[in-house]
Amino acid sequence: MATANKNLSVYDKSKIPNAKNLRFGIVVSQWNGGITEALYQGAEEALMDCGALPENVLRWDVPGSFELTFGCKKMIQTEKVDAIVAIGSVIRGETSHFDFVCSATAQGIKDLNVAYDVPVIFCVLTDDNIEQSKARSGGKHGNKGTEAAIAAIQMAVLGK
Ligand SMILES: Nc1c(NC[C@H](O)[C@H](O)[C@H](O)CO)[nH]c(=O)[nH]c1=O
Ligand SMILES: CC(=O)[C@@H](O)COP(=O)(O)O
Repeated sequence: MATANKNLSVYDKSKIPNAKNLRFGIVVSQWNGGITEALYQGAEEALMDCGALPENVLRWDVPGSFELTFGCKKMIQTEKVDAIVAIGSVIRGETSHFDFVCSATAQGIKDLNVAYDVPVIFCVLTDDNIEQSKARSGGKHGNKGTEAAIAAIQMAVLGK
């Protein structure tokens, strides 16, 4: 189902485990900061709405989406977290760099899920233009950060 056919912010709270005893990491890329901050807000609000405590949500920032893999790895190695949300916004430019950044980031986060026992949620928008990014970070299609936070809760419980 394409994003256009669902709202990323909609979830049934009655079907989401309470997050009060869970600890979360959120690693945020600074590229396209207006978008990634909106994604972060969506994720943080959803975690709190589902019972997470403010002191149990740890935020780290990295320069760009390519650095999300390293940042999440270091968080897994040095912090006790039950799940991590990796937040980025990649917007296509003039060259093929977009393809390399998106592929490397997706593969890197996938590799972390294989190598470690901490679920890392892929909250990286890969858009052709800023309008698509805005629509998915609190716009007409909802907020992917919200969706990612719900996935983080579900995967944290599954992983225990
Ligand atoms: N163009 C975008 C980037 N590019 C930067 C890379 O992510 C990386 O920081 C750089 O190549 C140094 O290693 N990053 C994004 O997150 N979004 C973009 O649109
Ligand atoms: C995703 C990118 O790296 C891209 O925004 C960079 O822009 P350009 O391809 O025009 O250098």
